[in-house]
Amino acid sequence: MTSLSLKGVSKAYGSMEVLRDIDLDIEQGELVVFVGPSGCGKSTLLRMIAGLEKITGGTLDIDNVVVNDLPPAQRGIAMVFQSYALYPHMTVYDNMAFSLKLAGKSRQEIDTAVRSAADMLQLSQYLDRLPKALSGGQRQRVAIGRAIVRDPKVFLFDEPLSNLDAALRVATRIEIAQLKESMPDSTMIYVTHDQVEAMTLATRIVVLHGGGIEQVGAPLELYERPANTFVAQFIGSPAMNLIEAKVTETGPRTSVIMADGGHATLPIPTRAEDQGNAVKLGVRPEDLSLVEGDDFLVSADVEIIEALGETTVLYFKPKSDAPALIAKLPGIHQIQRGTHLKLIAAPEKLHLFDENGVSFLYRS
Ligand SMILES: Nc1ncnc2c1ncn2[C@@H]1O[C@H](COP(=O)(O)OP(=O)(O)OP(=O)(O)O)[C@@H](O)[C@H]1O
Repeated sequence: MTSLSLKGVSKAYGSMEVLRDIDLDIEQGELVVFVGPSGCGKSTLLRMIAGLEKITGGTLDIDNVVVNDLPPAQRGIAMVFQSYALYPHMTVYDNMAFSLKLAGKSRQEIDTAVRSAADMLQLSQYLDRLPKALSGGQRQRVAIGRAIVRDPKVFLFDEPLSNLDAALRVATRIEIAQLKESMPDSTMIYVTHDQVEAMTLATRIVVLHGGGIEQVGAPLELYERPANTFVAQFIGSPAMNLIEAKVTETGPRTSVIMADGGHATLPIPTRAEDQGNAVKLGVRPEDLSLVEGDDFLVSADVEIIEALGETTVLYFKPKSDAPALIAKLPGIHQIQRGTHLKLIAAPEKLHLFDENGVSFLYRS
């Protein structure tokens, strides 16, 4: 059963179009994460689903009912904000009970719902405290508890961890993953700037950019098979290297050469008419390794070395106006600045994009 469906959804503020023609189906039980550069409309899309922003075009269905004109309270949705938005003068218990009291639930029903959510979120010992006597992570758990007691069809999270420090972020991220596991039928939509949150929590990631969807897929699908250069460089850190190349052989396997004599044959099909065309070869920094001899993919002079112990990140001097090449090697390497190095990658780890930035794997 489809839990939530966006069809041709768009949003304009006056003459400024922020989102256009968004089509997306979210199944019950999914945890879908929206990512994209700042200002791409992630929060706006979430707020439209919540009913806090008017939808200016298209339809939003929840359980096959169009809810465009339903007020937030009638959509069966609960939203958790970055700012927690707790009532400062109410105890944890009353914060969590508030919406149920408004809905006219009995004292017994409210008590059962609040205590069960508090138990799930390890908040039972804090029920009599005011929010100011809690840590940031505990406050965010209260905000999540307040959503849980309402037993919503869909949970919306707008960057819920971004006010927490690094250690608490990790701990709370793991708690959210456990919470999702304990509520397998609940549907969650989550906005974040954080790649690790997106990769670890999502059943599917939606990459938004320029008012539209670039790609939707499972985290590792986006990492291993990005549909275009935008997704290729947005997912993964450091970003995927894109190297100017020319097709020298087409067919089920494609051969390319680079300006410095580097070359590769990769298991990605191209057509006869691609012969001689300019393409972009994609390779992730972590897929590059050092090599000697003439059989190399790229070669360049090392400009900056970041020795992190666990890995060594090499930044190479860019050639003319090409973007800098980055390699991430496991372990410790004694390399001097200015050294000329040759690098290689396994053919199945390479990506190939046409002149418009579209992956050859997704060409129609
Ligand atoms: N009330 C508003 N009036 C006019 N423009 C708005 C309004 N709210 C948002 N915008 C614009 O809509 C665009 C999308 O904003 P939104 O907050 O959804 O982006 P975002 O992807 O969530 O960004 P961030 O990652 O920085 O939070 C931005 O260009 C923003 O300036």
